[in-house]
Amino acid sequence: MGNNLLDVEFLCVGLDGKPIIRDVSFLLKPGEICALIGHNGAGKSITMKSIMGLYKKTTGRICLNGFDQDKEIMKFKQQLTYIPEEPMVFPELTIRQHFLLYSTSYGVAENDYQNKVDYYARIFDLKDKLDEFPHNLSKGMRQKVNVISNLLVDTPLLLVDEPFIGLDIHATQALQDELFQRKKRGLSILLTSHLLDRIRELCDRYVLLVNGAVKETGAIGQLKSIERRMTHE
Ligand SMILES: Nc1ncnc2c1ncn2[C@@H]1O[C@H](COP(=O)(O)OP(=O)(O)OP(=O)(O)O)[C@@H](O)[C@H]1O
Repeated sequence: MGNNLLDVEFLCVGLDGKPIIRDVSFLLKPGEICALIGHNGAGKSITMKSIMGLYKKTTGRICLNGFDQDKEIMKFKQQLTYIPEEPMVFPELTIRQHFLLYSTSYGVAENDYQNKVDYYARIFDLKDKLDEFPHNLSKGMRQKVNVISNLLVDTPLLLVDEPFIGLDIHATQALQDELFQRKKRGLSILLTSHLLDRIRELCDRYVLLVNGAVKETGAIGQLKSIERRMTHE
């Protein structure tokens, strides 16, 4: 795998008997932020979910930090966390219990845990909600619970599907700052977004998907040509 963190090779995924993801290959280096971009239905979320193991590959290979998804699934899974597009919360757990669940699952150190919860609850303005249950929160607040749960753990790869949808301006900026901080710590991020201005600010590289296949990859400096392509595809 050389010095790549993530190596997706010839990924194919079919759903309902139809090919959805077709021979998708791309690489991600440590400390890189890469955007998966493309039109609605291009296959961004399904690609992300198959890296996460939520959709089964038809063929292909996914290696993360040296672990093959097909051979060492437990070690593979410990290398990544995932912020889905729609908030995924447990109705019977308080917000604080969500944070504890994620932190214990990924082995966050005891003395880091409380400091991190205090810090993220403050910057995402959830301090007063820690002992509430999800049904008492707005959708944006539930999204913040997902965001914080994943930021608490420093996995080598963070997958983020449309992270800024539903977050207010303050939370959007806070998340962007935190993603930058992760990058500085050498951690990698794969994100999807339609917000090209955010992508321009955040990302090092892009992978453009069209109809489930990689149309092109490149440095984010080529965004002008991406914008032209995306409006003409
Ligand atoms: N559960 C499913 N069963 C069958 N087909 C699906 C399923 N989920 C998604 N698809 C199809 O897979 C294709 C890719 O969907 P995907 O959600 O990956 O798109 P996307 O690029 O993330 O789009 P968007 O920008 O709208 O979020 C679409 O044609 C969609 O209709």
